[in-house]
Amino acid sequence: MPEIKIKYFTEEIDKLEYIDGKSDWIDLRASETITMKAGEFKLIPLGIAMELPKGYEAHVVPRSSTFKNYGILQANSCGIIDCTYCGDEDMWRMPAYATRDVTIQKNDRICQFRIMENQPKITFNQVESLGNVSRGGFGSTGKQ
Ligand SMILES: O=c1ccn([C@H]2C[C@H](O)[C@@H](COP(=O)(O)OP(=O)(O)OP(=O)(O)O)O2)c(=O)[nH]1
Repeated sequence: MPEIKIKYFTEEIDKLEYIDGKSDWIDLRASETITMKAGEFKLIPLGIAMELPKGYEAHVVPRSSTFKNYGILQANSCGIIDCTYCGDEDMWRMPAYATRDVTIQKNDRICQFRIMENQPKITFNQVESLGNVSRGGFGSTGKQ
């Protein structure tokens, strides 16, 4: 795996760290202090941009403790960072919905990411019947 070029938009957040043997997901930090009211939506700046390796994307999700600590939900559930999102203005952000009034301090760890290989190229072949045994549709397991 090649090295990943990373740009920091501020010196006031800690550098990203790959912690071997613990979790290979890498924590991301708020790069500004953000105050939110209950019911408010904000894009929280994460203070970094990267050139991901060709053929890879990054998946960003909240940390397990994020809701407990801050009462925020990641509005898109999982953020997908494309490898074309690699210019000097392409800062990563976390879309966040606040369920209570909260202040997130600059440098707080609020989400985490890992890189994933892009899925293989897909073409779709329209058919009348898939020719397989049906499971009975969504939510039918265990029901008579
Ligand atoms: O949680 C996220 C999700 C996306 N992005 C950035 C990286 C991604 O490559 C870009 C575009 O995201 P996506 O393609 O998922 O969103 P879109 O709404 O389809 O955006 P666009 O029309 O800007 O391509 O926004 C983030 O910083 N955080």
